[in-house]
Formats: sequence, structure tokens, C-alpha cells
Amino acid sequence: MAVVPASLSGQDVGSFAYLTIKDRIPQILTKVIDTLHRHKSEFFEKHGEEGVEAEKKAISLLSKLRNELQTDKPIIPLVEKFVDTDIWNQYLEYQQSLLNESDGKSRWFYSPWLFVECYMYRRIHEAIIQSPPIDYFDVFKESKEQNFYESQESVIALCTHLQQLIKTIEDLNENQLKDEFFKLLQISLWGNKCDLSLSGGESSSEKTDVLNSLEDLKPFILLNDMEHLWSLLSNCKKTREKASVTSVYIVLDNSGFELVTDLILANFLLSSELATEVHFYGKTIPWFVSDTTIHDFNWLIEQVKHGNHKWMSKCGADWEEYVEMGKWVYHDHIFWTLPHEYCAMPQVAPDLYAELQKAHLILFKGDLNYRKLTGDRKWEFSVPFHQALNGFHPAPLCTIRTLKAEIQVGLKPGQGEQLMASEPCWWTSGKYGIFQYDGPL
Ligand SMILES: O=P(O)(O)OC[C@H]1O[C@](O)(CO)[C@@H](O)[C@@H]1O
Ligand SMILES: [Mn+2]
Repeated sequence: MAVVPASLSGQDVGSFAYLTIKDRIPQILTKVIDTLHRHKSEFFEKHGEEGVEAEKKAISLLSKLRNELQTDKPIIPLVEKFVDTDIWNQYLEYQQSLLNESDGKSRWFYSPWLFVECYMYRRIHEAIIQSPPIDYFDVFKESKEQNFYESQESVIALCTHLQQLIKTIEDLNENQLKDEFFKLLQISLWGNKCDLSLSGGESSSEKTDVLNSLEDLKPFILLNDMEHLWSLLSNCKKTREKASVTSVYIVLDNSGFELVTDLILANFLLSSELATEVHFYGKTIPWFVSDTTIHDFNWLIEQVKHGNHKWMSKCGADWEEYVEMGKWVYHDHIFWTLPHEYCAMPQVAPDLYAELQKAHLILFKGDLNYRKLTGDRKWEFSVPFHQALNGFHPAPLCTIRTLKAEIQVGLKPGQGEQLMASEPCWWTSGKYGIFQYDGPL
């Protein structure tokens, strides 16, 4: 087996991982507890005293979790039976087996960051499902919805742009079509700035005019493989036989504004015939604050459809139709909310790996996907992306991510070191972005 570097971890005092575990995660937990408190009367109205008792139970489980984390207690197995409980508990055992510490117990600050951060969100879910009748409650729903509402102006601008573009799409020459494709790819990239986990759950909506900012943002694209995406898809379009398909898979990240940018891109892929179908992968449980679940996906399309603007509602109606016609297909799979790096997918979720192998292109949105693609490890900056994927090559793939974790591969020699010297937070602030492709050229 190939030798891989160590995992990022809270052990490295002062690192972004350390600060996330020390500050950001407890802050998110506190927000979750507050949210439950604020919904007390709603739970009472819906379920009477039982609802209030359930709210108390969930809060006490979450307070216990916060205490375990803040006092660096051992990571304990999950107790509530759910579809993935056994896989999680096996993974916990596996993590313990890697330790050679005196008591051999995984701890928050001493375990891989990717593992403990995922575990925290899974424990939040456990607290909720252990508390019926409020076991359906998405503690992050409100903030996801707020992010969407606060981005209204940008959403309208994007929908209007798309609808104008579609009107004349058949008259565009190759170069014009390519330019439009690149524009929408960049919008989807910068849409990833709007996640709510980096901001500790605080509002992080899109208030600037993204469309008119693209030129100014170009210098912040550190790796730009957009040309490869164009060659691949335009080739598929040219060589495709009648009635055959080109399918693009989008492994979604955040709901709210980012999801709008992804759906705009997906709409363009169909309208331009660069793809004939788009498959979306979302999360089965509320995840990293703002990640998209099936409820968020449906909710957002419904909101866009009922938006108070002609082109916005046209987009929403079209999107609903794509779903009905099967041109857009939403999938979820428990693997996306497990702590495993993606190179483990063939063993842990062979069915999902086999599904992904059918794609002509897979787009992985966001920072967490990048961490899982590269194993969240301390790779040298200049290590090729293909190598960091560590055997995960289901189909041609591209990561579209703004940098929010101390990991980046595939840079030119010296590039990472130079950025480090001039701007220490370059890889955690979300200011920079990448399109990084792996596949046949
Ligand atoms: O929504 P995204 O782009 O995956 O970002 C989530 C990110 O939030 C953080 O976990 C911060 O807690 C990042 O380090 C993480 O990768
Ligand atoms: Mn996210």
C-alpha cells in the first residue's frame, strides 16, 4: 500500500484543525442548543408536554457532548440504532487500533480532525433521533433558509442571467458557449464561500454582485482546470450518438446560495447540451451546518418557483420539471456522512463507487469534499492531485472548492511556500479557489 502522510489533527496546537475543535465546534454546539431552546413552544404546540420533554432530553445530550469535547474525553461509541451505527462503531474501533497512547482511547484533540469533526455532527444527529417525537427536527434548517433569503438579490440576478442566456443559446458559437460555461463554473466556485460551518453557524450569505465580480476574483483562482472540463464535455456532445447520454454528477455541498449556483450550472449543462442528465448527491442527515439534504433541495426549488420575480420563478418551474422528467436525479447515500476518506469507498460503499463509475464527469463541491478526496492529510503542496487521491479514480473528476482547511496539493513548486510567507491564512479564509481535475486529458 502506498505510504501516505499523517492526518491533520487538533494535536497541532495553533493549527486550523486545533482552533476548529477548540473554538468553532463548541460554538456550533452552543448554537444548536439555543435553536432547540427557541423552538420549545413550537414543540409544545405540536406534541404537548412530550415535545417539551424531548427538547430537554436533546439539550441534555448535546450539553454532555459539548462537555466531552471541551474536556477532551474519549470518543465513545454511538448507541442509538441507525442505518450507519455499526459502520461508525467499527470505524471508532479502527481509530483506536491506530493509537499507541497509554490508555489507547481516541480523544478529540488527538484523533484525526476529519474523524472527530464528522463524529460531532453524527452525535448531534444521535441526540435528535434519541429524542422522539422531535426526532425529525433539523437543527440547521433555519440558518440554511436564512442564507437563501438573504441572498435573494443575487439569486434573482443569476436566474435572470441564465434565462437571457438560454434565449439565445442556439446562436452562440463555440467560444461564446465556452465563455458562458466558464462564467457559471466560477459562480458555482464562489458560491462555496457561503458555507455556514466556517462562520460558526453565523450568517454567510451572498450580498455582492457575483456576476460582475468574476473578473476581479480571477486572480484568486489558484488552479484552473476549467479547459479540461470544456474539452471533455464538448467532446462528449460532438461524438454522442442520438439517444445516448452524457451524465454529469454533482456531489453537492451547501444549501442556500451555493445550491442555487449549482442548479444554475446544472440547468446550463442541459440547455447547452453539454450534458443530457445531471445527478446530484446530497446528505442523508443534517451535516456541517449548511450541507444539502433532500428536504433542502426540494424546499429550495419550491422557493425559487414561488419567487416574486418572473425569471426566478421560471427557473424554479424548469427545475421542478427536470426532476419530474428524470433529467435531474437526486440521490443520497449514507457514505457521504461517514468519516471515511474517499479512497475507502470501494470497500465501504462498493455500490456507490459502482454508481460513480457511470459518470462522464463528477464535480465535487466544497472544502469538505476536498478534505475527503485527499484524506485530510499533510501532503506537500506540490504532490500531484492524482497521487493524493490515493487510488480513488471512479471517473473523470473535478473539485470546485474555496480553500477552508490547511490542505492543498498540485501547486507549482514554491507556490504554496510563497503564499504561506505572504498570507498565512491563504488556505483557510475561503478567499482562494480551485478547479482541480483528475482524469484523462
Ligand atoms: O462547506 P464546505 O466548503 O465543505 O466547508 C466546510 C468547512 O468548514 C470547516 O469545517 C470549518 O469548520 C472547514 O474546515 C470545512 O472543511
Ligand atoms: Mn458544507
